[in-house]
Amino acid sequence: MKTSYPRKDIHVLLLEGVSPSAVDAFRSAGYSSIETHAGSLSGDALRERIAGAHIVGIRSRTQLTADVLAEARRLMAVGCFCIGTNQVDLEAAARAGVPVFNAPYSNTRSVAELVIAEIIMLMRGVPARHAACLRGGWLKSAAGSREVRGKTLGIVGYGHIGTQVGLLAEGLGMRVLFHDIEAKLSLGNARAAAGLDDLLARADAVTLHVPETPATRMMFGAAELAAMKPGAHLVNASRGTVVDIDALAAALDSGHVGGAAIDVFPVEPKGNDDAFASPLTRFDNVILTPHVGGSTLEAQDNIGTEVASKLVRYSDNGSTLSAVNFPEVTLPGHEGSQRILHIHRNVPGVLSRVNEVFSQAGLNIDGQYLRTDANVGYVVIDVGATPEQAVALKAGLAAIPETLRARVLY
Ligand SMILES: NC(=O)C1=CN([C@@H]2O[C@H](COP(=O)(O)OP(=O)(O)OC[C@H]3O[C@@H](n4cnc5c(N)ncnc54)[C@H](O)[C@@H]3O)[C@@H](O)[C@H]2O)C=CC1
Ligand SMILES: O=C(O)C(=O)COP(=O)(O)O
Repeated sequence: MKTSYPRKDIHVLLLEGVSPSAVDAFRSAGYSSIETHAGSLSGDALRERIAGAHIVGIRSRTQLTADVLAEARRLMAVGCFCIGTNQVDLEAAARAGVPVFNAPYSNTRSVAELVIAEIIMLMRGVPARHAACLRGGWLKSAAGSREVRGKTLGIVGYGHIGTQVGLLAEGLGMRVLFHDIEAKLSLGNARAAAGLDDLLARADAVTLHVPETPATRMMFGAAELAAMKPGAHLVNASRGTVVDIDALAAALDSGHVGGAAIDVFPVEPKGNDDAFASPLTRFDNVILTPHVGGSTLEAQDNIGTEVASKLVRYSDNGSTLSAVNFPEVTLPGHEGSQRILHIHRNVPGVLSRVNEVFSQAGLNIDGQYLRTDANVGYVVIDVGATPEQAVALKAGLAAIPETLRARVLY
C-alpha cells in the first residue's frame, strides 16, 4: 500500500513563464507531472487548471483570491516565484491549510540596478532626447541635464531593495535619505528623513520600494507629488497601486515633476500578446518598462531554484521555514518513521485530540513538532508505524472537526 501520493502523481502547475530552473529542480527531486504556461491565467481557465494541482507556482500577475483558492481542493502549497505576495489572499490560503512561499531576495539586485540606471537617465534628460532621435530630431544641449553626483536620492521603503539602491547610489556620490514606517539601520551614509514630507522636500529623485498593503495603496497622490521639489524625478518599481497615475500625469503636464520611470501599473496586461495602455504613454520624459524590475536571467534562474526547493522541501519533508503566511517549522529527516502532517484551525483542545488518535492506536511517537499562529496550528508527528497504520492514523486525524489538511509524507 502506498503511504501518500507518489511524487509522480503530485501535479505541479507553473504559470507566468516561471524559469526552467524550477522545472529542473522539481524533476531532479522526482516530480514528473509538471504543467507550464507562459502567461498568467484568470477566471474559469485558472479555476479549471488549479482544481487538479497539488502545487501551484505563480509570479506577480496571477490573482489567487479566496474564491479561486476555494476551488483548489487538492492544493498543498503555493510558490510565488517573485518577492511580492500581495496577489495571493494569504489569510484565505492559511485558513485552507496551504502555506505560501516566495523568493525574498533573489531579484533584489536586478531591481536596484534598473532603478539606478533610470535615475541617471532621468537626470540626464535621456528619455526626451532618445524620443527626439527616434523621430529624426537632434536635441544636443546641456539644458536640464545633470550629473547624479552630489544630488539627493529619497528612498521610500528602506527594505531589501531600498537599501541596495541606497548603497549603489552612494557609490555614485549621491546623498541618500530614506523614509520607512519601521525604524531601520542606515547603511553607508544614508540618513533617515524626519518623515515623508521632509524627504520629498529635499530629494532630487524619489524612488518607491514599499510592498502593496492597504497603507501603501495610492500613497503617492497629488499631495505627495506637489510636495516634491520642482523638477524632481519619480521612480516606481514597487507596485502599480502605490502611485496615482492620473495625478502623476497631471504633475508631468504641469512640469512640476521633471520626469518619471515607471515599471509597474495599476492595470497590467496579462501577457505579452495583450495591449498596454497608460495615461503616461504621451510623455517623452518618462521611461516605461513592462514590470521587468526583477526580470533578469540571473534573478529568474535563482528564483526558480529557490522557490521550487522550498516547495519540494515542504512536500517531501514538511518544513515550512520561510513560509509567509504559516507557522514556521524546520524539521529533521524522518528515516525509519512515518511522518504525518496535521494542519488545523487553532482552537483550544485540538492537540489533545490529535494525541488521542495516536494513543488509541497504541503507537509510539518518535517526534512531535508544533507551531501555531493566530489562525492555524501545524503539528508534525513522526511515528513508528507501518505504511498501512500511517494511512489509518491520517484518517483518524482527518476526522477531527478542526482539521484543515492531514497528509502522510511520501
Ligand atoms: N518591479 C519589480 O519587478 C519588482 C517589484 N518588487 C516590489 O518591491 C517591493 C519591495 O521589495 P523589498 O524591498 O524586497 O521588500 P521589503 O519588505 O524588504 O521592504 C519594504 C520596506 O517598505 C517598508 N514599508 C512598508 N510599508 C510602508 C509605508 N507605508 N511607508 C513607508 N515604508 C513602508 C517596510 O517597512 C520595508 O522596510 C515588493 O513588495 C514588491 O512589491 C519586488 C521585486 C521586483
Ligand atoms: O518580485 C516581485 O515582487 C515582482 O514584482 C516581480 O514580479 P514578476 O516575477 O516579474 O512578475
